[in-house]
Amino acid sequence: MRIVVPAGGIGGARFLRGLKAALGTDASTGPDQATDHQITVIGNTGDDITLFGLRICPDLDTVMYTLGGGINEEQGWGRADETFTVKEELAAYGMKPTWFGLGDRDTATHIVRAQMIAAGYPLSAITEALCDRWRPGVRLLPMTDDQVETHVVIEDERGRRAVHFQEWWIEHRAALPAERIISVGAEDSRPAPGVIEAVKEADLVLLPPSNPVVSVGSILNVPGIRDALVDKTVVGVSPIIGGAPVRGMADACLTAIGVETSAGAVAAHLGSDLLDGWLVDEADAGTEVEGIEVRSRPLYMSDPESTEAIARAALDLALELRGDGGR
Ligand SMILES: O=c1nc2n(C[C@H](O)[C@H](O)[C@H](O)CO)c3cc(O)ccc3cc-2c(=O)[nH]1
Repeated sequence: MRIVVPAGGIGGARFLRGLKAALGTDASTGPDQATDHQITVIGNTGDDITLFGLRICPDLDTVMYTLGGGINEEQGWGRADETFTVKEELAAYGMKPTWFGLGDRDTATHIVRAQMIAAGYPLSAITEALCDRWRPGVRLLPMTDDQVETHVVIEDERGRRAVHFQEWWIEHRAALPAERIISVGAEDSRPAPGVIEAVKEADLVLLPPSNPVVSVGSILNVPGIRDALVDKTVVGVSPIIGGAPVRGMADACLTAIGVETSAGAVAAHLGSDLLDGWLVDEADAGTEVEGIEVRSRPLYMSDPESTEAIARAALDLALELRGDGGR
């Protein structure tokens, strides 16, 4: 079965780990492992940032590290067994910013990426090369090879200005109200090679509980991707439980775009032309959204078993809505 998963960082990566388990085999696309399942991830690159001459791709790296076994499990981002000597030395030189948690092991990934960018490789080729090491067991495609960055318009004592999403997210903890969230460059961007084809060939599409604005939303902002997805059976998993985000600060993002922080409002925002099915937590049982089949079940991805069960439920709902309950 060919499954496409547009994904952000932490929530998306954990859901993908559960999906691989639910499929029962290591859904590897590697030639060495014949399998009848193939997962293609369309990774969000709107969080990407250039710092100290390095191009950092948080959501691609989080998926790659999580599925490849190198993630810092408690944090959900960055490498396990990390040290921060480079970060400390940069600060000693007075380099800014100091708020970004640049780890030494993680820096090697960014150096490889920066070197390949300098040699003219597109982000999709670079991501494939990095995945040769990590073997995530999915095909990881950036949403685009073009530069698209999420910037946030805020107003504080320094006046009204746009800051990079990472500054708003990490330095300000999204506490400063975002007047606008913009995918800078999205209108001129094109889907990365293989993205549209993967969607067209997919048997079904699953939307993990990623941030609906800055992760899933950014992917949908790349012209052509949303149009391709609406033709497929799409089932999403709500990132909001009982009126609050499961993790992160999706509520601050939803408020910025005038969407209520509720499982139903997020589904309605994503649209009934895009979503065929929507899983909500039991706390939100009874949620109804026009044109979308809503089902409730426990949605906390608290351990591998519960995460696998959530992925299994999303898969089963998609197969049901496709009209072939079979495998
Ligand atoms: O809250 C933080 N998130 C950090 N993140 C997470 C990141 O800001 C967010 O996870 C995504 O951009 C949003 O999903 C990092 C991710 C990376 O891949 C590399 C470094 C960081 C550093 C931080 C950090 O210092 N603080």
